[in-house]
Amino acid sequence: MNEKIILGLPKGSLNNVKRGNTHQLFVDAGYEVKGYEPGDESYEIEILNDEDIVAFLTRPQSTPVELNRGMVDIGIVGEDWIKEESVLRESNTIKIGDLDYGKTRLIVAVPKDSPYDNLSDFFRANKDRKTPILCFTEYPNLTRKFIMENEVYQEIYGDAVPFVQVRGLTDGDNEMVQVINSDGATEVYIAKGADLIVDNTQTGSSLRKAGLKEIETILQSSAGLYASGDCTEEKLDKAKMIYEQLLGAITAKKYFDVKFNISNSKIEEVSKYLIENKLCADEPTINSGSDFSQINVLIPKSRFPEMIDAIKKFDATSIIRNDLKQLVY
Ligand SMILES: Nc1ncnc2c1ncn2[C@@H]1O[C@H](COP(=O)(O)OP(=O)(O)OP(=O)(O)O)[C@@H](O)[C@H]1O
Ligand SMILES: O=P(O)(O)OC[C@H]1O[C@H](OP(=O)(O)OP(=O)(O)O)[C@H](O)[C@@H]1O
Repeated sequence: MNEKIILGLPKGSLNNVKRGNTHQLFVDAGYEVKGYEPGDESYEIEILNDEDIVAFLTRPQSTPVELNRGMVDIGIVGEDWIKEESVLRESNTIKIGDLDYGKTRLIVAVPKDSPYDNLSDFFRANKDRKTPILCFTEYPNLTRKFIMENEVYQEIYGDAVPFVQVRGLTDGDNEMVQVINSDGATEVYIAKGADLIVDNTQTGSSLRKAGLKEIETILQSSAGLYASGDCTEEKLDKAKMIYEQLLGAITAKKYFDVKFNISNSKIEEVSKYLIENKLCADEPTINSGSDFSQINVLIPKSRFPEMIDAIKKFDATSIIRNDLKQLVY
């Protein structure tokens, strides 16, 4: 490449062994990565076997800003943060592709014994109160937009813009509905007197621990590879190659590579069975021998027990199951 591509790798939940292990994804995709082990990340990360990539640590909250400004060329970030950054300003980012992990939902939550089942019920029940409604969130732009789109909010407050506070900075004119920036541990604000929170949820465990229930889903999110709109064609081509490599590792995890031996007299029958039951991609690969042949198929992991059962009925022997490292279509 003429110029190196600058990659932003996420710190936090998207590089956590129990959540979204981006480090492991790069390793599985065949990259030799140094300085990006979860919990022990360096600011500059080395990708030893691809000299075209320069990698830096980024916070998902600010990755979209860095992409919009062309400070990094590409980055892995949750779609929730891309959307939060583009509520008020047009985004200068291009989605290269989804990576199918870091899956969360951005939700509105209230105490679990509240009588409200949705945000409309909440606004209706609180319309005559004299003190401001307080909502804490790490996503003030998406939250304010969602509130303003609510029909009951519009009936009560018209097009007044909820007051928003991000540390010292404030905006908006409707002081009766306030959206206040949180920097984490958002669930706890309800116990401290907030009426609503907007936070992301994965297993729901944090909400349960805080005694909260969801009343609305604002959006669903997963991690993806994004590029800056400032990237040259050469960098975009490189970004697509990196994405293919990562996606190959993600897709591979969903399949087993299975081999088994079968008598030549049963080959046709077995092949037909595998194709009809979609237990292979297009057709099985067959390595023919004089009396027996070896059949090789890739099957979704969830269908492996069913397959064993079926091929045993055809007297299959020497069944071998391997994990796949990379599957690129
Ligand atoms: N429990 C989770 N499992 C998978 N992905 C998550 C989880 N929590 C958050 N994410 C995703 O990780 C990205 C960053 O999340 P968030 O803004 O909550 O910060 P964080 O990485 O958890 O860091 P912090 O430690 O500052 O809270 C978001 O795109 C979010 O959707
Ligand atoms: O539904 P769950 O599986 O409980 O996951 C969701 C929680 O994970 C993240 O928080 P994190 O632990 O990163 O801390 P934070 O609240 O300070 O962001 C997120 O902000 C939620 O609070």
